[in-house]
Amino acid sequence: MSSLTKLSSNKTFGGHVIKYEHASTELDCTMKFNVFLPKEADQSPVPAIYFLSGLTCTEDNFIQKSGAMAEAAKHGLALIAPDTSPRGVSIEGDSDSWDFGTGAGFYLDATDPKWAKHYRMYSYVSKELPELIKQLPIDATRVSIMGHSMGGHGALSIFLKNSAQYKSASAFSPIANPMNCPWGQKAFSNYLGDNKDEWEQYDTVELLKSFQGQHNHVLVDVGTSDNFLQGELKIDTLQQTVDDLGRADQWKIRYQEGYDHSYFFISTFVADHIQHHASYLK
Ligand SMILES: N[C@@H](CCC(=O)N[C@@H](CS)C(=O)NCC(=O)O)C(=O)O
Repeated sequence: MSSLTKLSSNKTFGGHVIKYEHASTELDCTMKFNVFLPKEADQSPVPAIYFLSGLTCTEDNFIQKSGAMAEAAKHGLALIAPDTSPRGVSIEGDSDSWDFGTGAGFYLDATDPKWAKHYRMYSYVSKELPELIKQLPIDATRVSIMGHSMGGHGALSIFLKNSAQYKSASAFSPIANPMNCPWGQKAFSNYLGDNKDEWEQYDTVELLKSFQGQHNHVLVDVGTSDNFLQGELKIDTLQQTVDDLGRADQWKIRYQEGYDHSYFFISTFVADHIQHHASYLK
């Protein structure tokens, strides 16, 4: 396991936001992530929530713009905010658009040879980071996962694929059915090729249809004034699938009137999400 290099530490709400850098074996590059450790972590390991960010984000957006630390501190919870793609690697086409390549890893393990060496954000988040954070005062047996947009897709799909690993899941404005929207089709066709069976392995709606396990409640919030609601997020398809499967009592999908896709929306409802996770992590 690689070691963590502390790059910065800032006291906030009685705890600390710490930025770490490390060599990633999954992504074959140097990565950074932020952790909020509440003051309770000085005494004993604390439960944690992963937050997976959306397109164009780094490890900083959520930490700097969501205001989540106030609520996490109240509950004595750690927050773990990773980056959204490998960094510092140069692959032709990785910087041509904001919705693909750098800043847009889509939380999958690429199979196309061009991308497969570095684009392994699924294994990075679900396998490598859980090992790395064992070096921190975090109780690895009590973790949950949440995310926004592309990161909402990541949180829900990783949860459905590894439900025993996470106590709970939630999402803001998730890309719920990436197989059937332009962002997802662009990413999946490039990273995974044209085998739709592989696409289904990373599609929340498809994973939900075949999900056999026991799962706790999932909270999803989306704004009705989100520019991406109709074309990209496909929340209606998720709601329909939830209804068809008779899982409406487990999947709570809330349409928040007038809110958009931004961190102004996330910061308004982030306390609800932290409380949702706290109820399962305590
Ligand atoms: N192309 C636009 C839209 C991208 C966008 O809305 N990204 C969302 C996630 S899908 C985000 O969180 N942006 C960063 C931020 O608001 O801090 C941009 O570059 O800002």
